[in-house]
Amino acid sequence: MSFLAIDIGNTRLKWALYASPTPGAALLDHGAAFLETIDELAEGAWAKLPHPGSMLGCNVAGDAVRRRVEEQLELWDFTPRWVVPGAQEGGVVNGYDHPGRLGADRWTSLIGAHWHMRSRGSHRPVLVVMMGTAVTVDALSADGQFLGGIILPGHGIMLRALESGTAGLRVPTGQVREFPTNTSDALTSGGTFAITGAIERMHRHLRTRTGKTPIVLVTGGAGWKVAPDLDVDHELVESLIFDGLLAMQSHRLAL
Ligand SMILES: Nc1ncnc2c1ncn2[C@@H]1O[C@H](COP(=O)(O)OP(=O)(O)OP(=O)(O)O)[C@@H](O)[C@H]1O
Ligand SMILES: CC(C)(CO)[C@@H](O)C(=O)NCCC(=O)O
Ligand SMILES: [K+]
Repeated sequence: MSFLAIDIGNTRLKWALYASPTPGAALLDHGAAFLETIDELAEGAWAKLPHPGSMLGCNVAGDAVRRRVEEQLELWDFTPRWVVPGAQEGGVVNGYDHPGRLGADRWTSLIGAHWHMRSRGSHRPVLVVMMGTAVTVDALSADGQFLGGIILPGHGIMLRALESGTAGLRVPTGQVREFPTNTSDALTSGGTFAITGAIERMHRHLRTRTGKTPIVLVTGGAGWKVAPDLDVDHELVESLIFDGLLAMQSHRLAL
């Protein structure tokens, strides 16, 4: 029975169809659409898909976007289901002051990260880095405690904020340099170091808290751009949110 996983971010919707709702299941098809174009999914990319057996999504773009996606999902006859962050799920305990206020994408990626660690038999803490419109850096202990994490603007938002807040910072994209000597390089390097510096700092916090060197898992559309400048060992796991959705769906079916 195939399984449709949907990740609605602030810029794009990403979807993936798996052969079954089991972590590690074969990927049958996948795609992405900017939120401006999601009203065409049923007549476009989804029109040719075989009928999914079930669906689970995570959404941080608000109720209006969720309803637009549900209209597209009327193409099929299952009931759409969406991740609601709670106190615990998939072996992860939610340390947020108000667990329901944690972003569904952060919760899902933490559950995905915990599944990766379990399936590898790893007993190290994990730093989960998501690079989308915003960047999040979340700390997960080896036994599945979400300890907390940070939210910062993505590279694009940082540069747009500088462009709109100043008179003299409207320049083309530059290169990342240790000591930038022109405006383009200074802005590009500044955004990159703000993100990598924040990750390196959270890495230090997590190592101090747990006494173990964390594994760093990086996901999100912009991950590959920032990863080369990151001074801590890390892995790119593009499917982390989908892995979390698969893990959640398989746990739910087992209950
Ligand atoms: N040179 C760069 N270095 C790092 N990040 C960049 C760079 N240029 C753009 N970005 C970031 O990449 C993001 C775009 O990535 P993408 O649209 O794939 O994200 P996404 O994962 O779909 O986002 P969301 O899940 O929030 O919708 C931009 O929001 C911006 O923050
Ligand atoms: C931080 C973002 C925008 C990252 O996509 C999302 O997870 C979100 O809207 N979170 C809600 C607030 C929170 O996580 O504390
Ligand atoms: K996202």
